Amino acid sequence: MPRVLAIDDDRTVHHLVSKVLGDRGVTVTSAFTAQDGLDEIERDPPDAVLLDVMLPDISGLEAVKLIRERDPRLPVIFVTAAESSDTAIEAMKHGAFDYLQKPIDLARLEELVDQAIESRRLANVKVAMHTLLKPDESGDAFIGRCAPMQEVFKSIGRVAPQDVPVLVRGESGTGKELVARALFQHGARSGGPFLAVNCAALSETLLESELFGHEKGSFTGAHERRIGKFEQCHGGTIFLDEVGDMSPLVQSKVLRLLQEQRFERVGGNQTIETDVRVISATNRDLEEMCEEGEFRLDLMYRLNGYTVYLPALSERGDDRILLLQHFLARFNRELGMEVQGIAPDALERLLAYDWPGNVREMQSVVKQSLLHCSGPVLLASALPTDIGPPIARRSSQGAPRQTAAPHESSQSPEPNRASQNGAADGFDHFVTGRLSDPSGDLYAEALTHMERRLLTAVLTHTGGNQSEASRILGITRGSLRNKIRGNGIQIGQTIDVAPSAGATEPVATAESGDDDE
Ligand SMILES: Nc1ncnc2c1ncn2[C@@H]1O[C@H](COP(=O)(O)OP(=O)(O)OP(=O)(O)O)[C@@H](O)[C@H]1O
Repeated sequence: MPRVLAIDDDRTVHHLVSKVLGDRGVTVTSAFTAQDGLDEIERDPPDAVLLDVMLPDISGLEAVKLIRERDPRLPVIFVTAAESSDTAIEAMKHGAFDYLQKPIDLARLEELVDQAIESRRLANVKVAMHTLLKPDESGDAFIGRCAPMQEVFKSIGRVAPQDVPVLVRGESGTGKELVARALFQHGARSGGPFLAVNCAALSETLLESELFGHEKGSFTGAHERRIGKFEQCHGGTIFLDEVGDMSPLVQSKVLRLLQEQRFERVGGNQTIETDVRVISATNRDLEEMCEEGEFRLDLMYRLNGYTVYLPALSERGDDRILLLQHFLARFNRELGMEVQGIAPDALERLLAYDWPGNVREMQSVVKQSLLHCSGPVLLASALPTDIGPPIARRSSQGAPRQTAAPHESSQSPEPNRASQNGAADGFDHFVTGRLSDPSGDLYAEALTHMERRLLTAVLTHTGGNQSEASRILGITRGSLRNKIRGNGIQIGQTIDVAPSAGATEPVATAESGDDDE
């Protein structure tokens, strides 16, 4: 259970904080002087500290320096009276996590404490890279025995001690945050702070202010000066998650920071120097974004001092079994259950599934399935419906064919050829139709039409397996995913174009090979 130490000489604050945080499952320990607080930190380090600025023995600013000497990564949230906010800002320059003003806004208290506890977890919980299952090891297990994961672990070992920016790439849920934390923990700055910012979670203005800080009055709502993460993180490591989602303005400011290690707060003239190592992550196709002018090429090069690629879960072979065993053991422990194994037909389904949400999805599927289990073995009936039998195919007449595992489908070229011929015929019909009623935009319409046809045909051929489809098409999985989304293609029992996306053509079920135009 997370634990917060509140250092304040006011008993009512302790009472309030214990009540509010206690309701959220956070234990609160009280100290009434800075010295008591420092002793408590030495005795039993908490996950975060709430620190009053006005203490009977020493000032809060002095106290934050002493706390940082003992534990530089312990998040300290200042609690100040409105008139002492300058001190709180000063404290943030010395590495405090954030500050709250009295009277305490309870929603903000909860929000900041949650963030501080998460920040502590990210920096402190060890990421243990395993090639074998070691159930008793503490920390967050990072499991990988297949060759591509071995490469990932080697890359981490190779690049962590170098002070270069690292870009971590991979689909959502593949473990990019684990890589970033492992890089930090094995890096030369592991004694310093580690702060994470999700660039997709904030609007442009808020992200700019979160990263670079702002001066009082620089925009509506900027009531006080704010110290940004780059300034706070001096000497440490910053993790920019979802870096592909930064707006052009924020991109150009981050670029300058990487080039010169200096910046100005929003609305400020003072140039501030900082020394941070930047680790970033994205699941987006940055090259394609650069081509489309959505991401700065020079920034991509700067972020990318070294790249770590995480393979999709469907490309990790028997690691999937290791991970299933790992999550089974973990959730048995956490849920107090004793499910000893996975039934063969359930395992077959789990291995045939494509895992578009990767390891995160597998984690949640195992947990959900365990909750549906009543015996000692996880049966197929306990699996969520998405992990259904492998995708059913239909013959060229549209009748369901024998169910096949996705990889088997590549060995049956005949229906596929029929489908391609169908697509060609459909294309002729499409062009003929449009020629009789020209829209003046036929070139673009025809390309869209062909792209949808191509994608539905290839996805049908691979039984919905996107890794295999991207290999056949010669494009990245990220690019394929964007195209699937952009074209409104739905992957279910059949591969369909959503009615709204297919406004220029009727709904297509390409695998049937039918000419449905
Ligand atoms: N190889 C692995 N071994 C054990 N657990 C893993 C592994 N990879 C990922 N996980 C777990 O899966 C979940 C998702 O991982 P993580 O948050 O690192 O993914 P991500 O790539 O950063 O996702 P997103 O792009 O959506 O932010 C986490 O709970 C993580 O601990």
